[in-house]
Amino acid sequence: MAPRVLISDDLSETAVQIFRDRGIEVDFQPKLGKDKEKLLELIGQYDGLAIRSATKVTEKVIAAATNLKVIGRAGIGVDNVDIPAATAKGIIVMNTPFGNSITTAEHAIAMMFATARQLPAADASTQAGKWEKSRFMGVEVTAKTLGIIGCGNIGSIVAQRAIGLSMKVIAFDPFLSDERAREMGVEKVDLDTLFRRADFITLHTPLTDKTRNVIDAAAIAKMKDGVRIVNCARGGLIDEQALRAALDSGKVAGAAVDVFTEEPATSNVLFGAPNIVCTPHLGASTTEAQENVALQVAEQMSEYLINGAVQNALNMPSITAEEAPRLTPLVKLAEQLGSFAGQLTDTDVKAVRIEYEGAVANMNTRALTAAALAGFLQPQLQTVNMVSAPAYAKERGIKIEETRREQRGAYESYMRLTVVTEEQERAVAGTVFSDGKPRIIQIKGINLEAELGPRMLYVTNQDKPGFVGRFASLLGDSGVNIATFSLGRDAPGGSAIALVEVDGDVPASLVSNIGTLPGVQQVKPLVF
Ligand SMILES: NC(=O)C1=CN([C@@H]2O[C@H](COP(=O)(O)OP(=O)(O)OC[C@H]3O[C@@H](n4cnc5c(N)ncnc54)[C@H](O)[C@@H]3O)[C@@H](O)[C@H]2O)C=CC1
Ligand SMILES: O=C(O)CCC(=O)C(=O)O
Repeated sequence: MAPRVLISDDLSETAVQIFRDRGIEVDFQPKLGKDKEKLLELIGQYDGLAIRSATKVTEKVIAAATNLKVIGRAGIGVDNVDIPAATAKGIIVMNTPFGNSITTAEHAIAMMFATARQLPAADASTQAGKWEKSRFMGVEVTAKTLGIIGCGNIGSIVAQRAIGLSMKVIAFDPFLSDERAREMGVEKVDLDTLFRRADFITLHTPLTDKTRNVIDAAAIAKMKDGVRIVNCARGGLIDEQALRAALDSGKVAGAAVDVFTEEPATSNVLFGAPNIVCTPHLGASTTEAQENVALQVAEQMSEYLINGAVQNALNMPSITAEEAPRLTPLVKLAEQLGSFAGQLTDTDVKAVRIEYEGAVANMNTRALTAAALAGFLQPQLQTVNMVSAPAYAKERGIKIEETRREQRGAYESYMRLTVVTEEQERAVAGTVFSDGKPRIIQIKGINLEAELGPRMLYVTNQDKPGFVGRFASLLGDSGVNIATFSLGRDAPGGSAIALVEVDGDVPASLVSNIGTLPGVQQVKPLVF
């Protein structure tokens, strides 16, 4: 069945076309995101959800999203998505980190000019027939200092534009390297210096615990008298009450605000303040940006739903479209190794060690480790997948060790997963043959070669003549057909392993009867 996608915000029609061209069924309901009840009612039908900022993907929505595999944000900020809840449910959350950056930077520059020259108020007054020429005395931006808080994608475009306007640009960003600052022609400063020196301040950080209220009354007190402030990033970066007071007192000469603590902002303490310019979260609203983000989100979501390629996900390592086909059999192998080990592990797990050898060591091992962990945890947590598994493992205190060795041994690629418990270490290893099918090639150090089918029987026994005959007879007498039979042992008369694919279910009584055969140590039915 074709995957189904819901677009619940006002995205460009380009997205609809891309989904359809890729054979994905798409429902375009641009106002649905604002109708919380209806969204809850419908979301269970969809594999994908494409949104902008109006749809709030809360824990409740995620709980109701029984089929959802991917949430695509046509834009940058994902603060309207409960990412931990999505991750726990194995849903990928992706965004389009660059599609609207130029547009948003241009809006910040436009807002800077709007406040420098009081354009909206001058426009309203002129159209009201007042011709108040002396009321609207402005300031030049040339030779003024612009302080940028957050110099990432958008902040750096703002910096470039501002330098083009002959401004001096200073920036505070804890992750901005000296080299990058030099390249951009920006002076890196600490936050207090920025407050002290800037004539204009513009914000371009995400909203986090560290950036919330980064501009509050105390920060404003450190600023130059007559400073102008622009916020085209997120509401919550500025303490709106404090800004209102500073605009009223004249300490801040003007502010231009695109984003608010509560949106839609139909009333706000800043409304009506002197020299305030407000826009309704228009930063990304240009035809070009909306085309870019719609196209990108639809392509990314389609790639994931159809081919398993992961790009720009916030809760999962990327898998490019080129590597997806090469990685798929290795992902399957990793899941099988994990699942094999998971089904044989009952006690508390301290660590899972995954070794990659040969060609696989140069591949996307983060994705493979995530797949192995998903397979490992699935016997206990049915709904876990590659997205949620690393978080679940961490939550359970399971240490993950990953080692890579490029040098190949007998196989082109070799993967070994070892589970470390209080009592023992149990390792299982595998490879992918040239037919693209995964094979188990080693269990607890014993070599064998087995392709895993949907139902398997795993038996460990002491290597003794007669075992295979008795074992096969027991299965035959119970009407259980053997599909494949793989045997391995460490030494003649030593420890032996049988890994057998069977065509039907293995009744519990048969499992106990096998357990009574001479020399048998362990019998375990496994499902894959
Ligand atoms: N108004 C609108 O319509 C739009 C708003 N945005 C918002 O703009 C913001 C920036 O977006 P991008 O530049 O694409 O993000 P980005 O991730 O490229 O850049 C953010 C920068 O903030 C820095 N940062 C993080 N914590 C910081 C702190 N405590 N102090 C100073 N800097 C800090 C990071 O190091 C990074 O360089 C986001 O919040 C995004 O949601 C983005 C697009 C449209
Ligand atoms: O989609 C929009 O209009 C808002 C864009 C935005 O805020 C973002 O991309 O972070």
